Amino acid sequence: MKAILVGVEYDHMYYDLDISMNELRDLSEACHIEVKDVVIQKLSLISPKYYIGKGKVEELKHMLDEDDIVIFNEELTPLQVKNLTDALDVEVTDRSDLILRIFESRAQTKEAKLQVEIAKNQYLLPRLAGMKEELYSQQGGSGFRGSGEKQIELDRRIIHRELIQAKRELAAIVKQRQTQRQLRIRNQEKVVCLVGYTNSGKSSLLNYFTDKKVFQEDMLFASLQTASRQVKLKNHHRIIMSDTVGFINQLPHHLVQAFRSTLEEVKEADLLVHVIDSSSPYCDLQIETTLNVLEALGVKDTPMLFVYNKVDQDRYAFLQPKEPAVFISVKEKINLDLLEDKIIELLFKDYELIELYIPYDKGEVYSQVKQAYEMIKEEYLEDGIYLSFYIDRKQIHKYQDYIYKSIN
Ligand SMILES: Nc1nc2c(ncn2[C@@H]2O[C@H](COP(=O)(O)OP(=O)(O)OP(=O)(O)O)[C@@H](O)[C@H]2O)c(=O)[nH]1
Ligand SMILES: [Mg+2]
Repeated sequence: MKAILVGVEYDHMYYDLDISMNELRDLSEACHIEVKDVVIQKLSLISPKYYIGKGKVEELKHMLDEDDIVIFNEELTPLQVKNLTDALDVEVTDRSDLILRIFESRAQTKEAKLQVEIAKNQYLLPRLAGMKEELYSQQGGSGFRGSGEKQIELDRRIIHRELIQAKRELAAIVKQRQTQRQLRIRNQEKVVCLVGYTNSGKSSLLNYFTDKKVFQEDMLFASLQTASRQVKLKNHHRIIMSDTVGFINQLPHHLVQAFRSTLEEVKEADLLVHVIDSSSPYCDLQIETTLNVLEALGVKDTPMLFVYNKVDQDRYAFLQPKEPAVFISVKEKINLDLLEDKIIELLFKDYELIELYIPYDKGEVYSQVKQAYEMIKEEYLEDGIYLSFYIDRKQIHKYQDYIYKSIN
């Protein structure tokens, strides 16, 4: 199977076509589809009927072999899929579908699998009517072969039922995560989320901070599940650091919706560490895309640190960095210490060192403190325990009665 990629340059488009077509090629390759040609058309408006102009459809038809596939750079409407499939008589698909396929092949946890299934079925449902039978079964249809409208209606109902079921299962998992999160909030743990474009180095950075490694790889969408790790920083500061799914331009709407729950974490973070591939020629656009997806998720006002990664590639000199920024290389371990300082500065600026003296009969206070904070010093004295640790100034009043008064 070989692919012809099709893109349209139209008035007022919101992305750069060249960049986007290159990315479509990467996405195809990630799906193990070889690209044999790229077709670009300039139009003032997208055609509602065929996406491209009628003449271009004819031209395309002549370029096709029997088992080729045509991949459009934007999500086609169900009507366009149907018309194009009828006219071209080969498999017709789009960017969203490729992204969904990649997500599907990468999903490992139950949660990620459910999320992808939901997104895929929502994408598939309105497009059923336009699909050719064999294509539909390839895409993991209901398994019932047959043709005609009756069959499609039947399949539609099955998919619909599956969707409801998957959403229910997902909701249960999400609820469980929420409970865990609330526990953390009660424990006062600060949460840092690594966000950014796919392949920017988020997982690599998390792996630098922890021994419990996550998957990192030079490919699009290596990580689909949020991985959270407890990380100890300098000065006994303890945080939770979470790696998240990478973003890409024109991320399918259904996918963003389905991954909302995974990304809830991002909404509740105390700090977003925005990891950027400074070696990419499209660096600025990737930053914009990430910021736009975050906005679509309802994330605003969360402090953000811009981390320009891969400076070992020496492309960063041309950048106009956003502030506050740190330039690092995870691979060559450049400026990682500085990054850690910056994270501490942003997260713990309201923290100060306190010393407590908790009498032995106040065991509950002692265990509360021990659970919530990382101790710098702990000493067993005659009538009680001496503790020193960093704490948010706003929380000090809770322990006012136990402030350690030195004898001198
Ligand atoms: N040259 C260079 N490569 C790096 C650096 N940091 C990470 N990489 C490489 O970039 C690729 C992507 O790294 P990941 O950590 O998997 O990226 P990610 O942001 O988690 O990607 P997704 O999970 O797809 O969103 C890997 O091949 C890394 O080895 C760096 O500082 N310099
Ligand atoms: Mg990753």
